[in-house]
Amino acid sequence: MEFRNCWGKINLSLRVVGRLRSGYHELCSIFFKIGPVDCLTINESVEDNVRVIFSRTKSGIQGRNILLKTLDKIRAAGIAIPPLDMRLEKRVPPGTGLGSGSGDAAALLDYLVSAGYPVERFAAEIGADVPFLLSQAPVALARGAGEKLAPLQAPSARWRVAVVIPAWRCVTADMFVRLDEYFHDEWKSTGGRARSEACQVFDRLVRGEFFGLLPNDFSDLLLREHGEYRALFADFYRTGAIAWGISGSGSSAFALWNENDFCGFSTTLPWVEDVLIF
Ligand SMILES: C[C@](O)(CO)[C@H](O)COP(=O)(O)OP(=O)(O)OC[C@H]1O[C@@H](n2ccc(N)nc2=O)[C@H](O)[C@@H]1O
Ligand SMILES: Nc1ncnc2c1ncn2[C@@H]1O[C@H](COP(=O)(O)OP(=O)(O)OP(=O)(O)O)[C@@H](O)[C@H]1O
Repeated sequence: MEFRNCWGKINLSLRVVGRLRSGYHELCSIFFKIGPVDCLTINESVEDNVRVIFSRTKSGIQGRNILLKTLDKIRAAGIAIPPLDMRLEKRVPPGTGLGSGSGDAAALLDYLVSAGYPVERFAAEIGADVPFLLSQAPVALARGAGEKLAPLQAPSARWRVAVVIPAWRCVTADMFVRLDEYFHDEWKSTGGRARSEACQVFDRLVRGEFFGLLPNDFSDLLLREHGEYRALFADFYRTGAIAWGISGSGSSAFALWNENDFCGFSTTLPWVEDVLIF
């Protein structure tokens, strides 16, 4: 029996700067690992199977589990992986912009690599966040579709993070379609501007300076639709957070506190489904 921790991510900045030939959007983002969020147990077996247990929220997985899709892809390339029985204990639901499925796929790839299968190259095909979640980097500047990574140096005990999971979910592909309709391919930032903005954001956070609302091109859409986030952001401000924002294409929101100023975070907002502290 093998155990793997599965990591999630938040985006400390997220700009869409163009379109790639693949149809994917070209991103400039700071990915920051959170977790471990899920736990994967793997046994060799007679047939593939995944049992999913959501430990904190009432959620479900739509369609085929990303773990099975990962095995399909690798086997289709001619690598003979034996049948696996997998148990997945999930704290983070899908559709929350936290790389929930990507972190599980990264944990499976990590197991397969340690078992001697050369499968790292499949990471980017499985999901835009998988290369980062498979990497050792705790923080990275991500470009391309999210797979071009430049690790950033972060003082490990600098921040405490609260991730707030609302009652609503966002489907990443749908959110990109809505972003296209909103921006009409006239993106707010060029690659160069987004990169220098991301570096400035990161430098200020590393110095522990106040920033407030972090850049994310999906924020306008989500804040228009769910004014509820504003009350949460006011709670973050009141409790001394230095920065907050939306993660990925939503739906979760998060905040960062300097370690020494953090006295815990909880909220009574009725639409909040869960709060995770890291
Ligand atoms: C938006 C982010 O949360 C930022 O961290 C992630 O890049 C999303 O990563 P992910 O959920 O792993 O995304 P994938 O599963 O690869 O893609 C889901 C869908 O989102 C869209 N997608 C995703 C990433 C990207 N750079 N451009 C896109 O247009 C595509 O329509 C794709 O079919
Ligand atoms: N093991 C898994 N964990 C989570 N989602 C999974 C899993 N397997 C399949 N899925 C499906 O993948 C999709 C993940 O949704 P989505 O891409 O919006 O993820 P997310 O958690 O919001 O992360 P991201 O930040 O990568 O966008 C959902 O449709 C979900 O049902």
